[in-house]
Amino acid sequence: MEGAQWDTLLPFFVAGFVSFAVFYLSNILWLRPEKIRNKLRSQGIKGPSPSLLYGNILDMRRIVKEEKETQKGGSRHVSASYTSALFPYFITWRKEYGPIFMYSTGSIQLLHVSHPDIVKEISLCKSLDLGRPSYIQKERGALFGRGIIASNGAVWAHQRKIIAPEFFMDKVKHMVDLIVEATIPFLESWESLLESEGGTREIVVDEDLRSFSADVISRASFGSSYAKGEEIFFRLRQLQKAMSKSSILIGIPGLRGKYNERKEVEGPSLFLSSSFFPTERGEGGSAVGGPRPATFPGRRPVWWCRRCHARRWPAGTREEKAEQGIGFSINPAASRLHSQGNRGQKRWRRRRRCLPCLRRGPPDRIDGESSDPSRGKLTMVIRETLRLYPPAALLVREAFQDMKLGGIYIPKGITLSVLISVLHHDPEFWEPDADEFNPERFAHGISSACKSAHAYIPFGIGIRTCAGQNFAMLELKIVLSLLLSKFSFSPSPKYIHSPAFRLTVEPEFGVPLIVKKL
Ligand code: HEM
Repeated sequence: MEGAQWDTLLPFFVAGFVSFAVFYLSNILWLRPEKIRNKLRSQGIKGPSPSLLYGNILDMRRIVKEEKETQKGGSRHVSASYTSALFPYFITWRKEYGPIFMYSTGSIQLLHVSHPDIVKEISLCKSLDLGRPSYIQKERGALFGRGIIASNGAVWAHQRKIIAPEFFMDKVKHMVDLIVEATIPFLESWESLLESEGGTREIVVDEDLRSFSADVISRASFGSSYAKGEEIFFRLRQLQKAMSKSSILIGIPGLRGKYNERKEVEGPSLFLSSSFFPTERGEGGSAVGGPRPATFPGRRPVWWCRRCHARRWPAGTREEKAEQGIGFSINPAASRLHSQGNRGQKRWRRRRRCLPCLRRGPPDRIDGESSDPSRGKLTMVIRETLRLYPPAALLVREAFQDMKLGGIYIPKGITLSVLISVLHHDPEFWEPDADEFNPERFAHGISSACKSAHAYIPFGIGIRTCAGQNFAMLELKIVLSLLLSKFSFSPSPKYIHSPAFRLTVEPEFGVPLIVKKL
């Protein structure tokens, strides 16, 4: 009898399960993304039509294939931008839909926003509701784990609070010896290699530079040389290679990891309490970052952040503001300290934080260009290299709540994507020679090289900006200066210019150089 009842109920169970599965999948793959798309369409934002399972992935593949065939037909030339080779679909869609358009990869709905105005809005947004997309943790969890790069919310804030101060300039300055110590064995290995070959030989430099970089990180983090942590770095590299092969990003929203939660950070002990952030107009009413405000034309920025180069514009005097009908407001904490005279003002300067990168401490004053940290020739060369070939190609942020950015209503669940190289080459913000290697453009700093501070972002933006940028710049300067003092370099005829996207952009076939001992 029991068996007969079971036989009767089974078809109902199966039908229930099947209809639940159909509803669940159609919700994930179509209904939810379509709801987001409709919200964007209603604001006049367009984009290529997606297919049910793959979104626009098939279009992307087709455009990449077409681009490769066009390149095969024409003569091979070294382009100063990797955008057309690696992301030709963005170029096609930008031409068709403008700088802001939507597209999708499977169930992930993205909004391409490679425009300095939106980039500025993202960099000013301090909310934890805008964070790293959940698909990064799901698909690259093996590489990033629960670390600072992939996590969000309170978990991220806690890690950033611990890690970021270790890379502030004051700390990084003391790491010079450590970097030099790592450079010496590297130089010696090349010297002995060259000696055995009569002073000149071809070296494929990639692996050696990678090992050097791993050695520096090893010494800085564990106090021991790379040899001891070799296995870890080897495995990380293997993981990076394996992950870069899976280019299709089909994320299943709703399966967000527990370390990706979006808890608001509470209490003064955590990093992101609102008091850390000046208002958009800044303390004392001055505007922070971004282009010169229209309100007081002709003024020079009064300071810029030593770390992220955000600029603060003069607020205008009380009289000027009164003339223009702007209410004069001052941050009460600043006002209290200012009323204590010079000592109070000094304390205030030490205390305040740069809004985009959270660096605490006095910013660089702009007196003429004398405090411009980009004056060094080596810095100019590094900046220009990072402009032409930014290693991190895309900046991505997911909106965990509905929000408004730069006049656009951003629905919850959408991923914003900024293609850095597009901004770095935009003729609207750079001189006409934007596609050429010209370090001199940075002779007077980033502010003079490009018309918008948010058109140069190799280290990212806002509260998620690269925590290790001071360290990276220092390491590059030290290793380059030591290498150039010992060797001369010229490109090998075997070099094939073929940038490849392997989570970061790197030369597909390595960089063979003819190295000569000086
Ligand atoms: C030239 C070298 C480097 C470049 C171009 C670079 C670039 C970037 C970019 C674009 C981001 C994402 C920022 C965003 O989403 O807005 C990032 C994040 C990050 N970088 Fe770097 N980076 C470099 C070297 C380093 C080094 C040497 C370290 C550490 C020693 C480091 C540590 C980090 C960390 C911890 C984050 C995550 C920050 C967060 O999510 O809060 N980076 N980097």
